[in-house]
Amino acid sequence: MSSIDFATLARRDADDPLAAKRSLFKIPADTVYLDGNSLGLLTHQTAQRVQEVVQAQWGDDAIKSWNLHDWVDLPLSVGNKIAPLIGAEPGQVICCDSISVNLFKALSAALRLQDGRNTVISTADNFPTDLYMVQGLSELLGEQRCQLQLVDEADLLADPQRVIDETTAVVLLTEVNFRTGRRLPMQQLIAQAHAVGALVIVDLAHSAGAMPVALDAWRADFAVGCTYKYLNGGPGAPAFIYVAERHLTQLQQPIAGWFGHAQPFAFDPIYQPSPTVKQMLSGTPSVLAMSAVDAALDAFVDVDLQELRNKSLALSELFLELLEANGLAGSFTCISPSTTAERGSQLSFAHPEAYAICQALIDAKVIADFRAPNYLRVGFTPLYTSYTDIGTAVARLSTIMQQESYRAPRFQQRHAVT
Ligand SMILES: Cc1ncc(COP(=O)(O)O)c(C=O)c1O
Ligand SMILES: Nc1c(O)cccc1C(=O)C[C@H](N)C(=O)O
Repeated sequence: MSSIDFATLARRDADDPLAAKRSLFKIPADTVYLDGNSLGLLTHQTAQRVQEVVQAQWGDDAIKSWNLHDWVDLPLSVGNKIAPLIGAEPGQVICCDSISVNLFKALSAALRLQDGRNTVISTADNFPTDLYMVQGLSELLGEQRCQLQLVDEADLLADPQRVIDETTAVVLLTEVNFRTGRRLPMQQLIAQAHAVGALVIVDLAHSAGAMPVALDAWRADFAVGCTYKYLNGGPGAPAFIYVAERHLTQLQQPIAGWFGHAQPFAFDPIYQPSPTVKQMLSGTPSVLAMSAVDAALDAFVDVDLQELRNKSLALSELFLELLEANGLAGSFTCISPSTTAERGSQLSFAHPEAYAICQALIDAKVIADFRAPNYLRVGFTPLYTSYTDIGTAVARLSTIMQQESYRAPRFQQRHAVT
């Protein structure tokens, strides 16, 4: 038996200013969903909107929809809807492509602005695609123009001035580490990079929609992020890219496509980049997917991001308290920072049987995930995770650990996607 006071948790839910948001989402039956840091849940409005775009727009209005339903403006209108969630004034954010492709564009554009410098600094345990993009660009441009330098996150935090210096062209950092959930002090790191003339690209994959972000105030140069995690845009939903207004006039990105042309429908044989953030577009936007993102973002209307952050941290603190109270804290080594200010919206725990435990949790309808080599990750999405959810998750985990049900052979079997 677990020791969890569900009456107290129900009272916390009743007092939660964000509680009403939960009803906007389709929560899988009897399930505690702690994987919004990988794929956010569907909102009822998104499901309706996709139906409408398919049936009434594509179905009835067909090609007229590009004008009638403003399909052509979706990348910028969705970008402008994301902007306040990441602390950006309008006109600097556009929705398109994937984080990977947007990083390629941002890296190339940033390196062009940095005459004579070629070093791109990133952390060794950044999400791999971020590093692959630098490696790919280095292959294309040659090391004299682009050279990746990997540093340990701990070294960067201990002494940023030693790591970032006058030879650094670009610093590419993910605000919240996907494995550990550690949140970097972006404002301070950006200021330190700027002091030696380096530009900064921020990956907001685990930040946007999970906590306040202040790109303009931080004076970030470029940023990228996805919409399928905390923004609930759907599997493979298009990403976004931010370009600080001060860089727009000299901006040049290499995937120069017709949607980034100053006048796409002039069908000019010579590429003339749009002088706005639209230059970051390449080809035709994915209208169905982007409409889903557009609808999903409505869940954030009237949300105070500081309140969202407070709840995210309260949920993670509750998870830790309940692990402790149920005698589980000793078996799971928390690899996320103990200080809340240094955490994103997830907790990660090392355990030699993390994979099997994660599978047993999923079987018990607690959706968490596993990251190699031996980490169990739980993500908190304040718009739909309740305090009662956390109690239920720990109660189910406690049963799994007491009964050692995770030792069943079926929980050892590895799946392609973890
Ligand atoms: C920090 C980070 N960057 C990038 C990605 C992947 O980006 P995409 O698949 O949109 O290219 C992820 C996760 O999928 C991530 O966690
Ligand atoms: N982007 C993903 C995907 O397309 C399939 C499965 C998982 C993902 C992820 O979100 C991985 C992720 N960025 C992570 O934090 O581990």
